[in-house]
Amino acid sequence: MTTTPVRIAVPNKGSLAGPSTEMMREAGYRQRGSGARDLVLRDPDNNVEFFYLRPRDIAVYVGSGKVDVGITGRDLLLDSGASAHELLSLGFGGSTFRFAARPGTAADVADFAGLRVATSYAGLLETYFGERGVDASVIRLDGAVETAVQLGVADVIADVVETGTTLRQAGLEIVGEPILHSEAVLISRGDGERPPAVEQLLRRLNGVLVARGYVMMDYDIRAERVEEASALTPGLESPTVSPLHREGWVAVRAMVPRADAQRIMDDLWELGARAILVTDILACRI
Ligand SMILES: Nc1ncnc2c1ncn2[C@@H]1O[C@H](COP(=O)(O)OP(=O)(O)OP(=O)(O)O)[C@@H](O)[C@H]1O
Ligand SMILES: O=P(O)(O)OC[C@H]1O[C@H](OP(=O)(O)OP(=O)(O)O)[C@H](O)[C@@H]1O
Ligand SMILES: [Mg+2]
Repeated sequence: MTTTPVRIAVPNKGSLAGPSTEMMREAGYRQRGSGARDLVLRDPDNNVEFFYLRPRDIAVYVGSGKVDVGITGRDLLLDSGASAHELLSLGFGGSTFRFAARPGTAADVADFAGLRVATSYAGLLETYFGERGVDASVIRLDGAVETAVQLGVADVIADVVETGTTLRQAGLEIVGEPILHSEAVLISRGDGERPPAVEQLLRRLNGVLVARGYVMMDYDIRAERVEEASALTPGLESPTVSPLHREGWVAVRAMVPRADAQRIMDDLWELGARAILVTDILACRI
């Protein structure tokens, strides 16, 4: 039985576009080639259809129910006010959303009363000010908002900060705490039962996240130290322990977080483990 293809929206431009396509490809889906400008791409083998859209618009399409799921930034989702919610954090496109101003303008959001705040995330900012009762005016701009202060259109800006280079170059400094920590997220509309192709997408993307975040670790150790070693490498369920031909020794295999691999190898070595090997996980279903 053939069912209607599931519609997936992927950013067509900007910071999230490349990593999103790369992640979908790693999850085994067909994607447009680099430089290709297709706006729609069918992947009949997986019963899905990809729509390449502006990340800012993706929440609107998903919220309308015309597209089943999509990738966008958490900040863009909140800014849109669309009735869509996060299904999965995707581990790329990380940024903070922050206020900045010339030194001496304001020490904190509480000092913003009567000031003009420029942003291309007006929805997000109006909600933020509304919730805190801040009486500042929001100036809606499309981009390059850092320049608004220099040109006298605004006193403060609220914008995406990744490295902080753009702010510094514009002679601005951060004011107050981050408004939001953002990253790329998979979003959908309903809470109801999900179509099988969406469940499959979620399993595959989770698999990619685990393959990126974990490595496989193998080592040999004397049997009497295996409990201590297992405490260092508990794996997801529990480590695999196999007998070795050499009496009194066992081989252990477990997944460990990629970021901790070197420290764990040092600790295992101290315990007497030898032949410690680390290998990449190409793909997985957990
Ligand atoms: N350095 C960055 N600059 C802008 N957005 C970033 C950055 N790093 C991550 N992001 C995220 O990317 C999303 C914005 O993507 P969008 O395509 O709208 O803008 P962009 O990457 O600035 O591209 P452009 O301005 O060229 O259209 C947001 O979710 C934002 O948090
Ligand atoms: O902290 P940084 O590493 O400097 O990155 C953040 C800057 O990058 C983005 O600008 P972009 O180049 O997308 O231009 P835009 O403002 O016109 O969207 C964003 O709007 C900030 O200006
Ligand atoms: Mg931008």
